[in-house]
Amino acid sequence: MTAAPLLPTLAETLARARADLRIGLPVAVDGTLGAAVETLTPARLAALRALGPLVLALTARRAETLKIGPYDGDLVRLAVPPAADLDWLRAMADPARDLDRPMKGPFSAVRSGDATPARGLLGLAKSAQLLPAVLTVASPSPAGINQLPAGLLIEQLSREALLVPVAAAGLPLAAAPVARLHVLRPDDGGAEHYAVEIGTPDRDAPVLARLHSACFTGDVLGSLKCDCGPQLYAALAAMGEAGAGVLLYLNQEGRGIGLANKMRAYALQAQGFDTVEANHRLGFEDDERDFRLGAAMLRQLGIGQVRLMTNNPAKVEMLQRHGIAVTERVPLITPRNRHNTGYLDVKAAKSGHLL
Ligand SMILES: Nc1nc2c(ncn2[C@@H]2O[C@H](COP(=O)(O)OP(=O)(O)OP(=O)(O)O)[C@@H](O)[C@H]2O)c(=O)[nH]1
Ligand SMILES: [Zn+2]
Repeated sequence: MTAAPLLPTLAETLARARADLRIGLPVAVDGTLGAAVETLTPARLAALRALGPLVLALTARRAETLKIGPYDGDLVRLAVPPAADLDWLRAMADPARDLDRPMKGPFSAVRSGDATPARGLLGLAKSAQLLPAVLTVASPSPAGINQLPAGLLIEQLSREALLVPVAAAGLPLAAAPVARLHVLRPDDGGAEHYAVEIGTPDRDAPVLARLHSACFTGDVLGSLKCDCGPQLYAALAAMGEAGAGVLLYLNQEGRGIGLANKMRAYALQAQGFDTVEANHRLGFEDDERDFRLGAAMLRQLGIGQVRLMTNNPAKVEMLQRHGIAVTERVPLITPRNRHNTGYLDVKAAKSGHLL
């Protein structure tokens, strides 16, 4: 009898490693130990420092804000000064205090050696919805630390998750008395996603569909800062009126950066940065969502052609690229107010939304 089938696969190790970073544990990637700055404790910082010279990995987006050249393309590796403490690391990672405590160089970039482990660790931090800033040290891995090969880690991070239907049940809605909620679970340990099927859509004709990214603030609290809540209810109402449709509720809060980071972005917006600039200052791209999920969910539901309710041409293009025919784009315009008008203008100007 071999224990191999009981041992974690690469995908399972990655899911564990994501949890490790979130609770403050380091993970080992090809001889580099890395811990997320956001969850680092003083004790772990001291333990990592004892292993060798510390290097801080940041994304090129964060480096841009700190006025550091992106020596490794999409990332930078910086030598951590011997006197730097947790407060210094946090200020490098988190833009909250950029304005009242600007981080000034000169920073000393590390240009030798392979940046691939740092790249894998930053990808892992993003996928754990942590600030993309990782403290690293080249060292053999102590026992008990999760180990991942860099190349395979990066490949695995961009792999499309397989969605498994878990449960479904009828769910009468105010907007549509005949509806059904399906829960789908990805095989990568990530968040579950939901499909709301309204009526019984005719699979032989284009189905009225909406890909909705989770927005706790807009969908649940009725925030006036974005258009998500009104879009959600308008889409359900349109499907209820038409008697059929499907709304995919994708758990990609804050365009994939998670609610904590979205609130960090909102705090930056209160300082005067727009929605795109705020994401960049945090070290993220404008949009970190993976829309392949939407195409996979539609396929699971037996839907191959849709009339897509969206103002975002990127969603149309992504679905088409992943095998779903979008026969029509149905605009989903909701009222403006004084809190969301700037946000909507920036979406139109910078993200190509047709508003
Ligand atoms: N990072 C970030 N995410 C935001 C912000 N405002 C709203 N969101 C998120 O953006 C997502 C909604 O995406 P939108 O860009 O509004 O719309 P879209 O889904 O791309 O396009 P439509 O189909 O036209 O609605 C949700 O996940 C929200 O949580 C913000 O200021 N910053
Ligand atoms: Zn929103």
